[in-house]
Amino acid sequence: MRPDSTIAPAAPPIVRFDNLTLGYQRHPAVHHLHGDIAAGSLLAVIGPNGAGKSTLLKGIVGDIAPMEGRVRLHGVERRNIAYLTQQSGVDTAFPIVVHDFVALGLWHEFGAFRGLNRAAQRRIEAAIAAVGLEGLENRPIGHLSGGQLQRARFARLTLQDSPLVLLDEPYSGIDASSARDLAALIQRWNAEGRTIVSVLHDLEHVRRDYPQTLLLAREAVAWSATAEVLSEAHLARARRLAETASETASRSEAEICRANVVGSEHSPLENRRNAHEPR
Ligand SMILES: Nc1ncnc2c1ncn2[C@@H]1O[C@H](COP(=O)(O)OP(=O)(O)OP(=O)(O)O)[C@@H](O)[C@H]1O
Repeated sequence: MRPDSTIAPAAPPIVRFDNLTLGYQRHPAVHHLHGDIAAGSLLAVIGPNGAGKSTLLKGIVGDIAPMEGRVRLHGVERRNIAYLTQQSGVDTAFPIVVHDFVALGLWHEFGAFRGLNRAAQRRIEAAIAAVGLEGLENRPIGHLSGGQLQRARFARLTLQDSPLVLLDEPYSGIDASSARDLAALIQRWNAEGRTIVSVLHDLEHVRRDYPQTLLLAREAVAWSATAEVLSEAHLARARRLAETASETASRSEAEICRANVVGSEHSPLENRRNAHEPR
């Protein structure tokens, strides 16, 4: 037997982070990230609040540009990535019913369909049925429960038919039965060969469903098999890094406030204005 015949070939990357730094107004939120997300993998992204998890997803879809380094995509175009943002960002006041909301998942095919033909209609109906929302097609999205809305958003993602699915806290604020059904749908997508990247907080769920985990605390604390990543040592290090980052942030905010106060006390402009104020 040839020695290399026993080694399974590594799956090619669908996303590669190349010294990636992402942030806002020149403040980095994710630092110098290197690594590959293998095609077909099921990856959890975990970390304390403010660790940069959502920022990383925004960087992958190109909502924010890298401050340094880059994100390389292989076998998927940026505009075709299926991306579920946090549910809190959904405008439920927008006047649209479930059917049309889900149909938006076909937006990239609308040109080819020139409107919704019968095949498209069947796909929409199947996607609505797959998330258990039959009968609610004509209900405005503002009249759905949190779990129903999340089901509708998953149906829309299904129609996108993307090889890469990014989910930002997919179970946040939904009932247990919706969470179970949507977790099963994610497993099905992965079994179909899609790559799934989910930002999650529930470590039990991560242990149960996600073979690979990236633990972020602005930098990558650990990124490998879930059991290895979720060691007490790694989690403690992530907590320490998050605390240091938030202390640094509050110190620099305090310094800005102090500089403003001191600046206003000694500002020549202020002194001039005071000198001309009527007494
Ligand atoms: N639009 C923004 N403008 C400025 N700073 C931002 C913006 N969005 C996020 N940040 C900051 O970037 C850092 C990372 O935020 P991010 O939302 O990526 O963290 P997270 O790990 O997803 O947190 P959580 O678990 O609380 O959702 C935080 O310090 C946050 O305050």
